[in-house]
Amino acid sequence: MPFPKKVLLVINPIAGTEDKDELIENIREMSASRGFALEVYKTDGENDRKAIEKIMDDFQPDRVLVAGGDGTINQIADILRDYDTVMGLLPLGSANGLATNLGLPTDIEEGIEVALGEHTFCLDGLLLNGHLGLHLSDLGLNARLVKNYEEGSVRGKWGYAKEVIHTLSEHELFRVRITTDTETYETEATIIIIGNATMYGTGVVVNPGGDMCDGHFEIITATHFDFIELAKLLAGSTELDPEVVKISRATRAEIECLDQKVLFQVDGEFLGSVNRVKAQVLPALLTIAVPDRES
Ligand SMILES: Nc1ncnc2c1ncn2[C@@H]1O[C@H](COP(=O)(O)OP(=O)(O)OP(=O)(O)O)[C@@H](O)[C@H]1O
Repeated sequence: MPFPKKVLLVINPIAGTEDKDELIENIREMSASRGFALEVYKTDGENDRKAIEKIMDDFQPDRVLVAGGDGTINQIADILRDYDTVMGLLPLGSANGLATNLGLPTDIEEGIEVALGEHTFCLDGLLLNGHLGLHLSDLGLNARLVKNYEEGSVRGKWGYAKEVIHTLSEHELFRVRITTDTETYETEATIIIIGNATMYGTGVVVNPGGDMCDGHFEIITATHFDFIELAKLLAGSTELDPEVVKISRATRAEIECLDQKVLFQVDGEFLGSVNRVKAQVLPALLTIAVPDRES
């Protein structure tokens, strides 16, 4: 992939705690020294789709840098799926699941180099009840944690630890029927993960066979409930025990909740309670700038 000639920087001004003006200034300086044309768009959370589509059509950038959290990255990815361009990610804020899975640098200067670099990776998307998912979505336990953390008053590490305990105290098992392109089965579950990627933003691996560019996703069903193991899993200090999970591979699937509605989240965004999830892979949906795997 050649180095970019026209770059659009989309930046969420409220994401993370980093100095956004400094980030924009750094990229402006690089644009002057490396000779690429630059446009900057700051999201407003309301009219972004229309505004970005207009810039894409008029300016036709060959690279779009997205600076924000997972929420921003998913929203912009949903627009860029209709364009032939490369996405460079500049993760801001706390746990960035997609960036962790792609092995992107946490240092912002190194991150800019990678986002503007020549190495790229094709990324499958997942369509989940009409929402675009890029890395890990789930029903049950972790979705409850996402909900509790969003509703909780304490931010950061301590707020997260508090909500892990709260979540486990509320936790319950649920029954589902899972139909994929190759099998149908019914089971009781504590959490069902729909995985394109391998790990959560905390770094905990829940889908060891996940490959974000293989045209498939995995459904990981954990049936066993062990308080300590689940606390460690949610806190990101252990991996999912292969003894207590079933993993099936699919290109499309339907998960029906048989006795109650179940909480659902996509890439860290809580989407409420659902009776069913319809999932479908969207193969090679996006091209993302990544570090050189050889170095
Ligand atoms: N200028 C703005 N003012 C207020 N809200 C905005 C603005 N720009 C974008 N947003 C909103 O910010 C949200 C996305 O924020 P962000 O990128 O931090 O995602 P996130 O879900 O918080 O990510 P993470 O979970 O990784 O922290 C979206 O809901 C979007 O509508």
